[in-house]
Amino acid sequence: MAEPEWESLEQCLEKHLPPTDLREVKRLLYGKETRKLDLPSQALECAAEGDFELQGYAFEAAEEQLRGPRTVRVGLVQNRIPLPAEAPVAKQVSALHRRIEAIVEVAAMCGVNIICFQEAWTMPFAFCTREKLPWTEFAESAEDGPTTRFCQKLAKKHNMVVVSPILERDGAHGDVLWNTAVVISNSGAVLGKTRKNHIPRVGDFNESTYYMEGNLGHPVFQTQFGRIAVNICYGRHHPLNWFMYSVNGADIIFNPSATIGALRPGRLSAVAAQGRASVWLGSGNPFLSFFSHSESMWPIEARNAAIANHCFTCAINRVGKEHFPHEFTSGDGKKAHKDFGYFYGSSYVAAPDSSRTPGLSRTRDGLLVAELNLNLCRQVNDVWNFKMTGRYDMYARELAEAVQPDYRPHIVRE
Ligand SMILES: NC(=O)NCCC(=O)O
Repeated sequence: MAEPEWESLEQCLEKHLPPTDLREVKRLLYGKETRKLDLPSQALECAAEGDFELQGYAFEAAEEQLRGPRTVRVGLVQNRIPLPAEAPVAKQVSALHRRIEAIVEVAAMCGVNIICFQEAWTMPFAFCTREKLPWTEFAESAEDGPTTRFCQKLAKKHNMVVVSPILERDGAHGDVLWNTAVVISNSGAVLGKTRKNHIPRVGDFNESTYYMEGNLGHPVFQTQFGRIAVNICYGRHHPLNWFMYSVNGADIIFNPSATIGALRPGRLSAVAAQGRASVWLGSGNPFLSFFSHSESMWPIEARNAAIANHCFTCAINRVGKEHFPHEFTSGDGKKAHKDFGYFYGSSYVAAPDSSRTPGLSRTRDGLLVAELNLNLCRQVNDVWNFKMTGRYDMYARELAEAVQPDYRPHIVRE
């Protein structure tokens, strides 16, 4: 498996494929080519100075007679933690605020209307440790915590909708924690919040130690720039989760994430196990190597969701390796360790017509700007008709039966 220094799939293809092959490969991997945006030189300079990647693409739609184009620019931010996880909590939060503030400045120069940060963006992804302190101290009120107030200022200053995924402490309900995304309107008002519906129980993602599955359903937020929803990280493996946001009318579904290439770093052996597959070197559980490749799922899931639901999806992942003060185990028979990751970045935007942008780097902080013409959603819907041909009443009826304790699967036998 590639280590962090392998920059990106796109760079590899560009480097090794002759132009005609490259065109065909891109056609299949990325769909119809997205136009490169001409971003302001000041923005490109600031990004270079700030040491983050800046890329921009546009998705176009056919002209309509009765509706003008519904154009919106979204910004996806991926970043590493600027201070080590051992640093004092307040210093880490403040360093992240400063980092994001600089990136949002550039997003504003690029005309971004809606920006979304990565999952739990104000902290290291410390849930792997299963320790409570100091990590739970990163939790804040979604309504008026310091990060929400910070984002409100950004939103107002830049006339930008801000999607801010944080660790929430819910003071109104017994101080419990949630994995939450706060949606702040471009007016600066808190429009609402949504919570992660699916909590992973895989690899080092020990999030169930900290919070429960979200209880707010599938809200869609009407913003000045379009209807948006937030499907947080692990929810991307659940097609019905995407689907429910689409049922509620989302034009754009953000997927702020934190995921790593293998769910525990290791080295693949070329040795085949009884000619069937490779195994991990060492004494670890060989089965993990069969099932733990988040990175090969990454380009497919959000893209498929955009196609299946006639909407845009924005997949965002953090970058870098995170080290923690105390060792933790991965429950795989291997030695305890202090590191988590690496997080492979590769944030991208996918469209209902199966096209997608190239991904940001696997290793660097970055801002991806995408211009979407939301008219594309209905145009593709009218051609492919998934909403019309979906048998929702039949699924609803059958699912309602299938979740009953006395259900017997409908298997026809001889
Ligand atoms: N943050 C999170 O839910 N990660 C789980 C692993 C994955 O979904 O790739």
